[in-house]
Amino acid sequence: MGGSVRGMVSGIVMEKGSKIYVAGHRGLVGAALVRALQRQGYENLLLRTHKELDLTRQADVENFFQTEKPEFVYLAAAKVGGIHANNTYPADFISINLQIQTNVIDAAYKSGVKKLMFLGSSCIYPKEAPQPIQEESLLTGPLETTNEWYAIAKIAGIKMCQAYRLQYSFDAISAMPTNMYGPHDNFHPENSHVLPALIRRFHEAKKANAKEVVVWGTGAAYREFLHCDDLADAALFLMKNYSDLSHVNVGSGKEITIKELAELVKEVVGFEGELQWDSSKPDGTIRKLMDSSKLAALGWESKIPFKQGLIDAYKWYVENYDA
Ligand SMILES: NC(=O)C1=CN([C@@H]2O[C@H](COP(=O)(O)OP(=O)(O)OC[C@H]3O[C@@H](n4cnc5c(N)ncnc54)[C@H](OP(=O)(O)O)[C@@H]3O)[C@@H](O)[C@H]2O)C=CC1
Ligand SMILES: C[C@H]1O[C@H](OP(=O)(O)OP(=O)(O)OC[C@H]2O[C@@H](n3cnc4c(=O)[nH]c(N)nc43)[C@H](O)[C@@H]2O)[C@@H](O)[C@@H](O)C1=O
Repeated sequence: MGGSVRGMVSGIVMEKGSKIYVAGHRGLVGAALVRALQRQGYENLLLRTHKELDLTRQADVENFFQTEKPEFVYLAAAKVGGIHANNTYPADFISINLQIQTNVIDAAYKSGVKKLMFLGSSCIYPKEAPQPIQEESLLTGPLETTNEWYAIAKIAGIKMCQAYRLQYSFDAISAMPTNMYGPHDNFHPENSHVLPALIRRFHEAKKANAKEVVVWGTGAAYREFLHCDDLADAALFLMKNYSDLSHVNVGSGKEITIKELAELVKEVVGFEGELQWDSSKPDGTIRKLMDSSKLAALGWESKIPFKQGLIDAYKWYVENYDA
């Protein structure tokens, strides 16, 4: 690809005083992005709660961008949930995500945003993709059915960034994070992802002196976990150092089975009962380890050790949900 924006580095620099809009700043990733930006001295942050600005409302989004004129955008607002939520609310996952990302990317381009980062997910890749999964595996085979609606929306988001780069030279990049966890996660008993769900279930079982905890599926599926502070660090790194068509995988490179995860959460929480596996619940994709060597070649690697991140996430849960 030729041209400064289509090519590797656009020369657009995020200054300490740049106006930066973090969409979804109260979520797991958005809150981590705000912490990382503030830690690095970026103080001119533009933040709106869902109540203040519903990103599915196109006219409101256009008005917001034209009025506020942010220079940089992190798009971390989305309809997000675990395997059960994805499987139960397919219409919400495809329609809300398509609306949010279409409104934000288009309004950002039209209002003169200098650079935007879209966040996808490792579920964009085919269910049977060769492991570890390279960026090039996108659109090479059928998707995992439990989250194909969300995945289709995320694929459309990547393609929209690419199309706006090609047609309008808009500097939109996409990062594909693996399964994440950390402070400000969603701890809903049914709709959350596995790690916060297990933290809550084991903690409540410990307090109730329960004899067993039910864990979904067979425990045989593998997942790769990344702390949200690592993701935020990578997102700042990419905003400063990457400008190209292809999306970029962001993972830790380490995977564990759900059975191993459940044993580890049990240990960290201090629950002393038994595990009961509910195999009527889906396992989802059996394995989705991402190949993050492209990001490593640019000079970034994850830093937070999994067990330490898990201990910290449990501490955050206790302090914020159990006070
Ligand atoms: N969590 C994970 O494991 C992974 C997440 N990702 C991606 O990272 C990004 C952030 O995810 P995460 O932080 O976990 O999600 P969260 O659910 O924690 O946060 C999402 C945020 O988006 C906001 N939001 C949702 N709908 C709207 C709307 N219509 N208008 C305005 N704001 C809205 C939410 O506000 P409110 O709660 O008030 O609705 C919330 O603050 C998403 O794009 C997600 O797909 C990718 C891979 C894994
Ligand atoms: C990030 C990614 O996250 C989602 O995909 P997922 O990786 O399948 O997400 P999950 O965290 O919900 O499950 C991981 C594994 O864990 C098992 N599992 C056990 N017990 C519980 C449990 O109690 N809750 C949940 N949710 N899962 C459980 C569960 O059966 C599965 O085998 C996408 O929909 C989409 O959002 C996406 O992109």
